[in-house]
Amino acid sequence: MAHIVLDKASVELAVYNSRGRALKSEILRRTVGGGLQNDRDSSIQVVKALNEVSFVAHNGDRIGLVGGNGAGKTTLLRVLSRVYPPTSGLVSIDGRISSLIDLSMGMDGDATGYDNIEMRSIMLGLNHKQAQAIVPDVEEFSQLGEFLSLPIRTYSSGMMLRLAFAVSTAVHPDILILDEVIGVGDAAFAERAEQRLHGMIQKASIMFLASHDNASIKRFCNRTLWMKGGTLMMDGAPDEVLAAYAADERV
Ligand SMILES: Nc1ncnc2c1ncn2[C@@H]1O[C@H](COP(=O)(O)OP(=O)(O)OP(=O)(O)O)[C@@H](O)[C@H]1O
Repeated sequence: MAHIVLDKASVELAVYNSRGRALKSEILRRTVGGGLQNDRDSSIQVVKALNEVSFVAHNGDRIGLVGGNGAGKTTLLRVLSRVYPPTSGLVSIDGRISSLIDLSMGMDGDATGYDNIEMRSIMLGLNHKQAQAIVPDVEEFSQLGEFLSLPIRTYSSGMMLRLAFAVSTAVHPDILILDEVIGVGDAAFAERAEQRLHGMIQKASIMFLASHDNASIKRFCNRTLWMKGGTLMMDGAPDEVLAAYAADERV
């Protein structure tokens, strides 16, 4: 059973404005010593990437996230993945989460494929025994053979993705978090990856999918959230929400 509650959850991220980072400002600062330190500090700006977002998600919800670039979709997925804590408001999540955003987080280039299976599994919330138990599945699915005994810095980017994807999809989460329906590797592997992902989507109690592709939203989701400027604009059936979002885009 999975359950998620967000109550006025906000995330503020610090950024430097271009004036503060300009070469001219940097040279000035060095020339006048620390005199411009305050000016430099005041160049720190805060982006409200998520602005008092509230919703409840229950078992069976397949939630699409739509919105333009910078709308806050990835930030919301990171909050749901417990990567970002909210800076204000409440986030309560019951259930095991598997997030396919930031796929290779927790992987180390100098460690072997086998060691990385263990490290990534532990990041995904498995214990040592559970991590060992998924090894045969990852071996079979990734088809990396002898390469699993080598440091992963020797892998091509496609091989890295195969490994990261195989591990991340070997666990069966209550809550599945996806950023676009990812295509992984060559055509044959991409087809197997898609099948595996569909199986995972069906088994998960709650699924979130951020996508710019309306067809994916309509195919996989039974509920859609439209984000704009960090604010949740609408929460409802995919067709209605996509229509409202499209109408807003035309204005
Ligand atoms: N690490 C960061 N540091 C500072 N600001 C950030 C960071 N990540 C995102 N932002 C800002 O937060 C806001 C929301 O970004 P977010 O990545 O969540 O949008 P998005 O809806 O996923 O966009 P896209 O569809 O382009 O991926 C944007 O204004 C962005 O510039």
